[in-house]
Amino acid sequence: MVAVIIALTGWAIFEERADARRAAVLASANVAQILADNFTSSVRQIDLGLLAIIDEMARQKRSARIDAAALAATIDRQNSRLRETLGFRIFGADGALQAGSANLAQPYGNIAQRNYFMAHRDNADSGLLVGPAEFGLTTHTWRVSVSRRISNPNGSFAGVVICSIPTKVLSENFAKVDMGSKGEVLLAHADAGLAARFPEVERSDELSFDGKLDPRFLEIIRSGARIAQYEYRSPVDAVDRLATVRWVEGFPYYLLVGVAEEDYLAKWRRNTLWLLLFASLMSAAVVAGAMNIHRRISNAGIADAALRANEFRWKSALEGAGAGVWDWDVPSGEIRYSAGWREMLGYDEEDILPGRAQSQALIHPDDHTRVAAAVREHLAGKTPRFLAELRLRCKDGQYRWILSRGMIINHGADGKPLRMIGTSTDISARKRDEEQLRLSENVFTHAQEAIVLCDVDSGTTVIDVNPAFTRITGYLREEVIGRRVSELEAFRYAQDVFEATQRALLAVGYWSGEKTHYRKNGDSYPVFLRVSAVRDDTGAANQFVAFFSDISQQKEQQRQLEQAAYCDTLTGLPNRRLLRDRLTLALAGNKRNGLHGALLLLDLDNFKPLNDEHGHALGDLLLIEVARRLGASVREVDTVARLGGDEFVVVLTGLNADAALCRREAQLVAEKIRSLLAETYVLPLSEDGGEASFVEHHCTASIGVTLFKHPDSYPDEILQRADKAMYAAKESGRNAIGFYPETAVPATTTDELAGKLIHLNWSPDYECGNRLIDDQHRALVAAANRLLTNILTGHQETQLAAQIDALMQDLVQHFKDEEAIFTAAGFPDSDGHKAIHRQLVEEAVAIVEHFHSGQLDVGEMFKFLAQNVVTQHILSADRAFFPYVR
Ligand SMILES: Nc1nc2c(ncn2[C@@H]2O[C@H](COP(=O)(O)OP(=O)(O)OP(=O)(O)O)[C@@H](O)[C@H]2O)c(=O)[nH]1
Repeated sequence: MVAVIIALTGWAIFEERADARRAAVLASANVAQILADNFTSSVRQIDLGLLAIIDEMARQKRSARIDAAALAATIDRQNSRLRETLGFRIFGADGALQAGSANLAQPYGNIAQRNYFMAHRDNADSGLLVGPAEFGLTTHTWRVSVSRRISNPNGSFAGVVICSIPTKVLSENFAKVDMGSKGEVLLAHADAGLAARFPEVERSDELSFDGKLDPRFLEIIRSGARIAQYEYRSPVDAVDRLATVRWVEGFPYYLLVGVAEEDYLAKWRRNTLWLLLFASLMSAAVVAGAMNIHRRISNAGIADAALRANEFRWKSALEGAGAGVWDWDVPSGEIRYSAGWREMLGYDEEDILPGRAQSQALIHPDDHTRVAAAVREHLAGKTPRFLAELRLRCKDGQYRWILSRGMIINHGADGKPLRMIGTSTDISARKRDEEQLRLSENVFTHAQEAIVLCDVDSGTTVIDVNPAFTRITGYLREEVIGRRVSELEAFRYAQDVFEATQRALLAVGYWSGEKTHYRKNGDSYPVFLRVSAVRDDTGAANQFVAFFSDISQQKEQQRQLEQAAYCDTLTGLPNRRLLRDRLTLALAGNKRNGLHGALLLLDLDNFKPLNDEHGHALGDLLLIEVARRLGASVREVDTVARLGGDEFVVVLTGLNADAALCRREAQLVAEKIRSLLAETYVLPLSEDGGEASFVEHHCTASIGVTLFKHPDSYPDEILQRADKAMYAAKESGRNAIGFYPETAVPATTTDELAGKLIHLNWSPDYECGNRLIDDQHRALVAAANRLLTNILTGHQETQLAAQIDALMQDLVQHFKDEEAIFTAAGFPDSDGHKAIHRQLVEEAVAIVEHFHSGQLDVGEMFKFLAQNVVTQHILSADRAFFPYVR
């Protein structure tokens, strides 16, 4: 039994040692990670300073105005941010010091032979370099230099900008973590050996402590491993330690965190003595109780207590490095948190119960699955340690980003994990910075809007543009950088507009509005431009940032929307709404010029049967053709609108101050329209098997006409009057023109007899200025009126025959005289016009023949005289030679 007690005691002692070692392994790994993160963060901080100085120099170079005071201010501003460094220095292409922080000892040695200087000089893409520890002859300090290349605008080497951290500062930072009485931290450069150590070691000036690195550390560095753990005896102080070696990601540096065996086994050693004493007493006193004692021991009562006491040191060390510690009893699920952990999230001790469910409830719902998977993998032995970035809920309900690392430190006899401990570090600030950087980079790079960054002091020159700028304008980044905005072809702002905008920007800090910009291919396009002034710490606006987007599409959509709101979709003609606006405008015009206008309301006759027989699509084609014919028969200033269905409106403006003359003109146009619409429609049927077939359709219109003049008319009232007149025309048998009675001018007897047919009235507007031509035109119109009236009032045929013959002879004579005049006057289209004359003479001959053979059709005569001769020829085609014969 005694042997059993001894064996169990021995086993408990062995287990406790293993536990203590596991805890030390985890702690050293976590501390190494934290210190590596701290080093990286210090270097990144310095890099921000280097970039700011390079930016300022680039700005000065572009503006060709070197301002030493402004550069010194930038350097000092950066230096005051980073007090623990040796300050920023700028060296020229020859390696000589050019500028530096005010606190630097001067003069400074030439650095042309330093490795990092040559690396920057020989490689334009050298980026950020972190050098090995070097001894500064001027500062008499060992330090690590962080540097970047300075390039000229053409890319050539202009020097370097450097900031150094004394290795002493690095050692002091390591000291902030409680590593126990014999702990060690080493920072080594991959090629050049040890850079800093905690505790610090003496080293003489200019003499590095290369020989003081353990050979295995060097081996790990050379192997390129990211992380390794081993036990070693330090060549510096001959202390046995357990080491974690970790690569400082992104830099040529390695960190070693060594936990002294003396420290992590101290408690174990004391407890071992107690255990041995206790076991001896027990063996001697109560053999029978040995099993019971064993159970207590193996249940990790004493061993666990000892282990926990030992861990206290590591927890303190980790908390000193800014990490909270958690301790998870896997079988029971209980998790205990250190005071530092709770503080990090703002909890008091009593706020968090140790149950697993309560702990899990702190995890952000979106991170649950990911974290649970990482835990499961580690518990299953698939990962060497647990590592996760997750959001935990603070007491105030906000979430903080936490980096959690952990490791199983105790397994049961059956191999199941019993205990896992780990650390949590608050990485919210890092996440925020990353997010902000990512966002601003994303905004710049992926914005759909073009972004232009300009420098104000250098005459508003472009500092940078984003890819959207190139996409929208066609100009490459390098074609615009460094150029003045006022000179860029992409903008072409008028100088006064540009200056006014700039003044507003400086005064108010913001400007927005629509402008026209130009693409590289010369095309113009509308943009919505927003410009903001970017102010520096002193409040001075030294940069402008402009955002603009091509709004052609929006403009087009707006146009289409307006079109949809104001135009008929089938024919593209103004709809009732726009017609009302135009009528209001026409009335306003009447008021100014005192002239009458006329409104013609047309409704197609028997349109429905076409729809019924051939379908709506064909009906649509007819409506489109009607719209086209109407448009062709009026002046540009007149309005043709579609009210809906087969109803159209024509508004004639600025006709005549005299109502009677106005009525004649309206009548003339109405008749022209009536006969034009009555011409045959040839409409294509949908193609069938590649063969297009056509439908011939005859269709007429009934037209209601009303005159209007400000102020006695309103749009709706005018439309109603025309509607009534149109119905009267329909009632009278369709294909007719009806006038609203109030606007009808007292008609002469012949007019009344002539019914709905026109009576052509001569107007001085129709004169070309050539006396002979004008007299002949006037006489022809009068003869045509007389003839039409006589035909309609049933004059005798012999009388009519004489009249027709006389008119035709006059017409032929007139054509001859006119041709002689316009040919002599040099009218360029003499031949074309003579051809029209020939055509009219042929038609005249045919009509005379019809008359003599007793087949005269009144409509045919009317069409020939009123439309073909007077309206289309004398009043329209002849106008082409008017400028030549005046
Ligand atoms: N194809 C087509 N037909 C339309 C459209 N709008 C209305 N219609 C049709 O046009 C016809 C207009 O009716 P009405 O003016 O009474 O027909 P109508 O045969 O011309 O009769 P009257 O005016 O009395 O001579 C109806 O058959 C409507 O269905 C359209 O946009 N396209």
